[in-house]
Amino acid sequence: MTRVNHQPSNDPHTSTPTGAGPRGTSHEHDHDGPPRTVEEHLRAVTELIGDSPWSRREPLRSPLEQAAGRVLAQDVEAGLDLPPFTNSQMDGYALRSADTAAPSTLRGTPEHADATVGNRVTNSVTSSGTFESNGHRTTLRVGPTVPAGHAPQPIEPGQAIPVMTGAALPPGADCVVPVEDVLPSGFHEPGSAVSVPAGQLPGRFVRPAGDDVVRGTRLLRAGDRLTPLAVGACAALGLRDVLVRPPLRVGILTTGDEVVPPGSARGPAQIFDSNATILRAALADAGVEVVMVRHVPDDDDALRALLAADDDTRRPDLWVSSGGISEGAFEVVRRVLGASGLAEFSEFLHVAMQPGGPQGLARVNGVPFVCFPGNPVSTWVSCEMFLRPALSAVTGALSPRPEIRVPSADRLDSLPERSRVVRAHWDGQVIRKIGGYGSHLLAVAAGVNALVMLPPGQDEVSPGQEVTVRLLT
Ligand SMILES: Nc1nc2c(c(=O)[nH]1)N[C@H]1C(S)=C(S)[C@@H](COP(=O)(O)OP(=O)(O)OC[C@H]3O[C@@H](n4cnc5c(N)ncnc54)[C@H](O)[C@@H]3O)O[C@H]1N2
Ligand code: MOO
Repeated sequence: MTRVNHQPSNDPHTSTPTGAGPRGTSHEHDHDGPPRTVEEHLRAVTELIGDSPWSRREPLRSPLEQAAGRVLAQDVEAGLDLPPFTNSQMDGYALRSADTAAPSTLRGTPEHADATVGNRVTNSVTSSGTFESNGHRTTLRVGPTVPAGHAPQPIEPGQAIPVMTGAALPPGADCVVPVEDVLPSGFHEPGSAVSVPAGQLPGRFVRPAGDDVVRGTRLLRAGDRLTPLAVGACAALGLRDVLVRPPLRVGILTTGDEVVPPGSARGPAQIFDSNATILRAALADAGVEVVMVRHVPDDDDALRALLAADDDTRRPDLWVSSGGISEGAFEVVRRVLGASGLAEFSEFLHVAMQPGGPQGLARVNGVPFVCFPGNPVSTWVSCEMFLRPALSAVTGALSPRPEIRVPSADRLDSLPERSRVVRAHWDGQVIRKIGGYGSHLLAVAAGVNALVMLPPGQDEVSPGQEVTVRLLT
């Protein structure tokens, strides 16, 4: 059916987000003309979202425990060395490597050295010196233990100081011998004799101050996404909070007289709303905040009222809608945004993609609208193909999905003039198509974790032929 109430607007501020394209000059663009490519539409969505109220909002100070996944709005400089002090990498004995050097440089004489423990040769403590070496092992006297977290005394010549992993190295000690290499094994009382393999090298099993990062180094930059290790590094530097970009606030809008909330009374010609849940879930890890989820029936006034009620403090930075954009008689989104003069900009068009062909973009009161088609799989595929990549480019709060090239287990039907995005499952070895191509086939596709991208015009894919797969997990 031909849609009603579609008139060009007289708004003088009309512009497109791209400022170009096959339909780049009029206020509302029609379906006529060649469809837009996937890449062209992604550019248009990215440009539209790039100019949202979010881009003008002030950074927030976020406690570290809530900052993972956010994007830094400041550089982070190391205010101290990490590690802050030289410490032991092993549970063992800290010592002076020079004390285990060649016998000629040591006090004591190698001929006393004849005790054998297991297949190791050890030495004994002499009456005159504190240690001696036979060239294989050196005997030292145990000093006071340094637990992690306790400041040590300087080491004395000939001493072996029990240290635990992470304990500060006693000043003067320059290496650590793991407890497994010490005889007799274990940690011993101060004054006991222990032997260690001779010829220890300075720095062995020692983590010097500043080994990880030196004070004054710029560790993170504004725009970096805070990974678990990034917030961990901030914690290691003693920071309690960081300045982050606020999350982009998203409003989700579903449409249609036939759509009712799950759990409510459903009329005989009605369906439960799946798209609100799909969109919310698809954006859960996208670094955005879903601030409202609304539904309007196929009633222009209901949508106008929703937008009018949309006050400054609560309004989203971006609306994402499903349904009401194609060729029917009651396309509420298209009518209100496309033709009523309410929007500063709008375009409703076809992208050469299946599913997700019909698409719309608009801006109302400075807030971008990304309008997806109503079929559940079309909405979801549109989110994967356009919204998530655009958010990734604009906010930096989510990473692009990885793509791999692998052989398809199944025959796949490509389309002559459109990209086809095929629901699939990747088990780490094999990519398999799931369900049919129809965009209403949601339930059978519940296990989908990958999308096969078939470019337009490619021949049918035979089993074993390589395809491009976007991984979603
Ligand atoms: N004459 C034409 N008809 C259609 C065309 C076309 O080019 N010419 N395109 C078809 C394609 S492709 C799609 S996709 C849909 C897109 O239509 P709309 O975006 O206008 O979406 P609706 O008509 O409102 O709904 C389509 C379909 O999806 C169901 N739906 C809608 N919202 C939800 C929801 N929240 N949860 C679950 N299901 C929902 C709705 O009941 C319809 O079955 O248009 C084709 N038609
Ligand atoms: O292209 Mo419509 O978006 O699924 O079937």
